[in-house]
Amino acid sequence: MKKRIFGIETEFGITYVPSSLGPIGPEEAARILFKPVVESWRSTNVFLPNGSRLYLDVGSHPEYATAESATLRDLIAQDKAGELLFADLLNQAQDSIEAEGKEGTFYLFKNNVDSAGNSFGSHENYMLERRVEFSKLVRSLIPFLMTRQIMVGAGKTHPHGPEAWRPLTGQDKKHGTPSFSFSQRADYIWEDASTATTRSRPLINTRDEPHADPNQYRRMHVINGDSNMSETTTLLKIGATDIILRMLEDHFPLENFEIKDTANALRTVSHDLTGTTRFELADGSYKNALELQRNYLRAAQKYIADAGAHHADVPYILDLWNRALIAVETQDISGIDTEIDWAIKKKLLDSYIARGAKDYADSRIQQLDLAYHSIDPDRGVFNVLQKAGRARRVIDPGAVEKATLQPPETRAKIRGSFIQAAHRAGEPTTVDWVHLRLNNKPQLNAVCKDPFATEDSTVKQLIDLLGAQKTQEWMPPFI
Ligand SMILES: Nc1ncnc2c1ncn2[C@@H]1O[C@H](COP(=O)(O)OP(=O)(O)OP(=O)(O)O)[C@@H](O)[C@H]1O
Ligand SMILES: [Mg+2]
Repeated sequence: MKKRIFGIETEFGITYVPSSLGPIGPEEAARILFKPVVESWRSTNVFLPNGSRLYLDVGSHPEYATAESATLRDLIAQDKAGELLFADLLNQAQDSIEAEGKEGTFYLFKNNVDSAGNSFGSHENYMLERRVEFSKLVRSLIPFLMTRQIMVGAGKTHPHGPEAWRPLTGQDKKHGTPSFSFSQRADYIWEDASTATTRSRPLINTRDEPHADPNQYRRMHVINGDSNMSETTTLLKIGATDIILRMLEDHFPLENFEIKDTANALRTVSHDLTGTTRFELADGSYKNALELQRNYLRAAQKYIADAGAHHADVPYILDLWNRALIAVETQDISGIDTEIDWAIKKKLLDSYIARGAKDYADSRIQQLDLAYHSIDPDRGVFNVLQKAGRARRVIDPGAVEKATLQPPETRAKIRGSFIQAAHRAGEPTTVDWVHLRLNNKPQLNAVCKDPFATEDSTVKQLIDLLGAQKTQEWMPPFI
């Protein structure tokens, strides 16, 4: 596929820490967080003028799905814009409980595991041509997805050592050695590919929902990735996966690494920072994560040398991929400790251990592991490191701010201007990734099946019609 559409969905963890009596449970906290959204949009499931979707599903994990983006830089700007939008809502939630005389603090975490051991996700979306052989592509992609965590994991401490395949009970659970793993999410994935997304969670969700012309396109929905704070890690995660997809689409020769038990191998790889523990392949041979990723990188370098770089960040992606593998091979993270989430976090935690924290089970270390993922722009640990120049940026902070209101150059632009016009006119709408409808004029609706389109004549007519109506007073921000 020459150009591709990308999207990232992120579920966040919400917590309220009371400093005096009066706890607020996560569901109530999420409800308070969404109060301004409901006031402005009359719903907890909305599309915003930047083309994104903001919603509260069943349970208590607020979710932000980026607008469909046609470049990785747009995607990262949109992803980071989601954090800013939620940070704004968090401030409003904080003000509202303080106004009620409650003392305590709301936190929102972009991670994948809560203190009770529940996992929530970060899903990647890659558009594909319908004509590619989907099940073959899925089979070939899985060994890459299983092992890429050694480059792009968000890092996770285990105060009692990693929980085994089935969580240990009682005594055993308390006696493991405190440790650090590559991935947050690896322990919570149970199968290769299926349509089940919660109970027996797969690496790839195969539900066929392209959000585009189904005759022309499909959507690869990857659900085993960690939520990343680092922009460079996101660039590598999506950029390297896109390169592998291109190679598969172009039938570039890739070795077959079909894995015997992917869920087990995911955990083995995540818990072994040396990258050398072997897992069994379907043909009975054994390989390790470094061997697989070296093989993929070599093939990717050759493919790009032949086909040419398809965007300006490709050389950086290949270089960071290589440096991440060298870091694991040499057990020296100094070459990636401002660019790769697990390494940025590990460097910080290890520096606290060197200065007196006992080990990865120490309460300060546990707190830092969590606070790394706080989206608070001033107090979130990752954000503090980034401001201090200890985490490399891809996107200028001004561009991230702009992306909270401005959609990328895709169909999101059409959706964004429709939503903005309807909101100004006070007209209720029903919107999804493909459809735009004015509730009071059901005969007028638009269907946008091409995610690359930035203009649509029907939507233009709708917007003209809305513009001619009496407009309500409107001022940004929208929530
Ligand atoms: N044609 C497309 N190809 C690939 N990705 C797309 C396309 N259209 C939209 N997307 C992206 O897909 C994601 C859809 O997010 P959404 O949370 O609605 O997920 P879903 O899988 O459809 O549903 P849910 O999360 O409710 O199960 C968004 O990030 C969006 O940018
Ligand atoms: Mg979703």
